[in-house]
Amino acid sequence: MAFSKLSRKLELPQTHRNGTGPSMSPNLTELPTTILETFIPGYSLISGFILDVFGFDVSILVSAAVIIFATVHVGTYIWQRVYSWFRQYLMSNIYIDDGDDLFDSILSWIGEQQMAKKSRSIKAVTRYSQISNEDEADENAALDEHGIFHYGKYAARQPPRYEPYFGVHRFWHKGSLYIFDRSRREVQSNPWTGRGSDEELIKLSCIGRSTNPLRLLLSDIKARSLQKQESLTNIRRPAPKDMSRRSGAWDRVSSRPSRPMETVSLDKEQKARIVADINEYLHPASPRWYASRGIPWRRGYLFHGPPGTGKSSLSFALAGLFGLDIYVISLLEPTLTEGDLNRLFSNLPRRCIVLLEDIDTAGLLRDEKSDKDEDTSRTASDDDAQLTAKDLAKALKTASRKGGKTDDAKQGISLSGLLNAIDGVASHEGRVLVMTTNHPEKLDEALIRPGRVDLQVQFSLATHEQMRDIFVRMYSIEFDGTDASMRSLREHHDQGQRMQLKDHRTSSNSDIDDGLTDEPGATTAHTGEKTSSDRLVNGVLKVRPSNVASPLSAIAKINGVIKPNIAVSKSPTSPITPFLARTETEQLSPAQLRVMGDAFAAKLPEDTFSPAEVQGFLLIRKKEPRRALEEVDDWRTGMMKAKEKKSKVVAVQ
Ligand SMILES: Nc1ncnc2c1ncn2[C@@H]1O[C@H](COP(=O)(O)OP(=O)(O)OP(=O)(O)O)[C@@H](O)[C@H]1O
Repeated sequence: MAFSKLSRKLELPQTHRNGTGPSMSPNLTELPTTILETFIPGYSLISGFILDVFGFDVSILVSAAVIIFATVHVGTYIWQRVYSWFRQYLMSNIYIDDGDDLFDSILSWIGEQQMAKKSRSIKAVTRYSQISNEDEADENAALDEHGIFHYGKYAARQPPRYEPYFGVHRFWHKGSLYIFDRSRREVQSNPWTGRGSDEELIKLSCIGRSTNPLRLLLSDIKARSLQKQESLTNIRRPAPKDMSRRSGAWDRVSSRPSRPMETVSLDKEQKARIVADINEYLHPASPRWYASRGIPWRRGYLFHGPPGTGKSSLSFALAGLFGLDIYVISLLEPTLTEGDLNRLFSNLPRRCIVLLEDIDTAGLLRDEKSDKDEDTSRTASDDDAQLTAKDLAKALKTASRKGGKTDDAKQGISLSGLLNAIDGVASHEGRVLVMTTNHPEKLDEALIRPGRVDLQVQFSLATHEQMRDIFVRMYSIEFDGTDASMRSLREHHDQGQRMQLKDHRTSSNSDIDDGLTDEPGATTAHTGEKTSSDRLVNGVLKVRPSNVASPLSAIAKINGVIKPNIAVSKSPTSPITPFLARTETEQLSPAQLRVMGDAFAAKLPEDTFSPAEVQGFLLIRKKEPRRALEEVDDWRTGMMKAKEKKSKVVAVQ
């Protein structure tokens, strides 16, 4: 044995078996007593005692254990040194932090790989408030004996989502080995709030001194993620400042199925005009065209009209059509400073839609300084931007409400601050700015002068054609539950969950209604005849569809042809049973729906109700077109009375 030979050559002293003195060891499996003593104090006494009492020599066992222990430790140390050297000099890394969209895409992609499926250490994520796997749960299993839908039960059936846990995971992709390392680090706490927060980081590594394989992998992941998102519109809002991230960052707060343009009921020609205008602006050749003529490459739109006429809906539909993300800023956000606003505008991507909603209610005041500022300096204002006396008083009031923090005194957006953000030198080129308002007459003319607002689009109360369209779309079963965009949303639920789990200070302002949530489905494209009432006056686009004839007589043809299909609740004895009967949408052909839609529209006066009001009426009867047709007269009378009295509460719904 090699150890024995070595031992003899070295003439190591014999283990002290009986505690009387050193002697030569017959082989190396027995380490000298002095060495064992350093590992196990009092070893000679213990081993002597065991030998005397049990007649058993433990030196061989103890020596073997010590040798194994030492070998493992030395081996581990050498391996770590070699591996760290290898990683440092022979591997390439790419880091992705959790503020980047790629972070979610990678997690989602990795979660689908064999490595994550086989891994014995994965993270399970579940939130009942998320839509996530709703479709995988059996709808009927969540109904109780009275037919009441119990969301708790329903959500409990949804499987959790799994993703790789913190630590190192290895996987193969297209023949190459990659290392995925997910870690978390605590970031410095905010000096004002005293709160710290965690940030996550992904490190992707590959063997070799070039990052090319990693870049290719990330391109693959990004392409796949974009493909999934094709029919989704990302909505972003300013990232919370107290997350120790610099102000001016944007967070993706949700991804929603893109709203098809057909579902926004406006005159086709006018819609086409807006679409063509944005399309021309977004064209890759446009930046050069603008630059060569010295015109800033920016485009602004003002959507104005009464509430609920489709201003936000059109903005979202345009974002979906052009595959743009939508960046929503609320100027009413109390902690938003002019410096933040500038940084937010300068952090926009090359092409996107910025939505400034209800610009008139933002309480912007035209300060004396803004007149001078507007024409002279276009320098990027920062936190020290000048405030008017009124603004300052307002800001101080806010500050005193919040405990008098000095920083708050600088908050609040003045008109000059907003103008600087919109078209100051720091402002980004390439964005589409959409401002919406119910009161265009209240706006300062500086805000809507050409260059800042290039096209004004007026939205009016519902016309007959709009009401007919809304009716047809409401009862069209063509897209019930099979909308491709909904499918895509489900596929993408993982990312949605992650985004919504993020603590978002601005979520309190997420009152934005993109008209997607209550949308029953996409409508069939209708033949949009040219309307006589559309006009473009002084750059103001008047959106007003033409009237439609009302073939009331045609209803007789379809009356009684199709019977509604009622699904009866399981317990006929329950007192609430009659109210719980689930109605299936009547199966009406597109032609029948159109005729009914025309009849419905003919019962309502034009320019009186907003599309949102009409939609609200239909939603209460969302599967009963015949009932809607029967009850619309009463509703109209009730609504007209309420409008006459300027009452906000209506008797008939
Ligand atoms: N022209 C329209 N076509 C289709 N749906 C519409 C239209 N106008 C309004 N709606 C519906 O009414 C609801 C509210 O619409 P939206 O938020 O776009 O109105 P708005 O003009 O932006 O209102 P506000 O001025 O109050 O913000 C949405 O659910 C939307 O689907």
